[in-house]
Amino acid sequence: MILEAQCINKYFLDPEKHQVLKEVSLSVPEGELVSVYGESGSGKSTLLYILSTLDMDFEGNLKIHNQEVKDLNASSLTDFRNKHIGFVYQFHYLLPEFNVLQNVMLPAMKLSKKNKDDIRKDALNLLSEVGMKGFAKRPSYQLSGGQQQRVAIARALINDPSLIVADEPTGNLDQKNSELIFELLKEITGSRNKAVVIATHNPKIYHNSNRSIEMIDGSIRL
Ligand SMILES: Nc1ncnc2c1ncn2[C@@H]1O[C@H](COP(=O)(O)OP(=O)(O)OP(=O)(O)O)[C@@H](O)[C@H]1O
Repeated sequence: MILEAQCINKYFLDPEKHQVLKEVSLSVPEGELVSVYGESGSGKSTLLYILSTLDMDFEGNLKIHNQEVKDLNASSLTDFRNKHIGFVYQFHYLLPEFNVLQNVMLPAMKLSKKNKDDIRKDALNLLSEVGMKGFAKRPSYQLSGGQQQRVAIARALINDPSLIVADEPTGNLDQKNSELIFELLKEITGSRNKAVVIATHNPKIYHNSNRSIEMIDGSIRL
């Protein structure tokens, strides 16, 4: 199992203490794409933030790649996250001052002991896999939304993480591009054997995932 979340509870204190996740448990093996859907405010983003170890202030257990993340100190957690978790967001957050290839290379430059030539080779292979190799030298801001999201997916894969977490990855795209991006994520889940969790409002996505989970008021609908 790549992801094992058990009995996650999350409270926010503002404006007063309120519980936004209630006993949420979710396991995702390699090669499975799970989508999480549900009404606005039901807790999807809060859950994904926790699953991607960006919010460690929760009750319950979270194991990723067989590591209990609460056992890691702050600096090992950062290394662990860079190595094992890839992120795709609604807004791609590519850096406009860098070209496409540099954007994909960046997370590997931060982390790895690999040399720059190998990282460049990996990045070009990924760009080719997402259909963007011809754009490697272009500044990222010159790309369309769908193209930028393809590059963001290549960037999420550069450190070969076992888990990909995607919060509304198609939220900013038209129907056609949404489908293309989803198909790409699905293809990668299978061909690269990743565990993928997507939060989405798009029925086409949650009906075509390997599994879909509905959140209602902070709980998973059973
Ligand atoms: N920083 C915060 N402080 C207090 N309450 C918060 C905070 N972040 C989120 N919440 C509350 O937690 C609940 C869940 O929010 P969350 O963003 O996870 O929902 P969501 O299902 O992702 O919604 P959407 O589909 O609109 O993105 C909401 O009631 C929200 O108001």
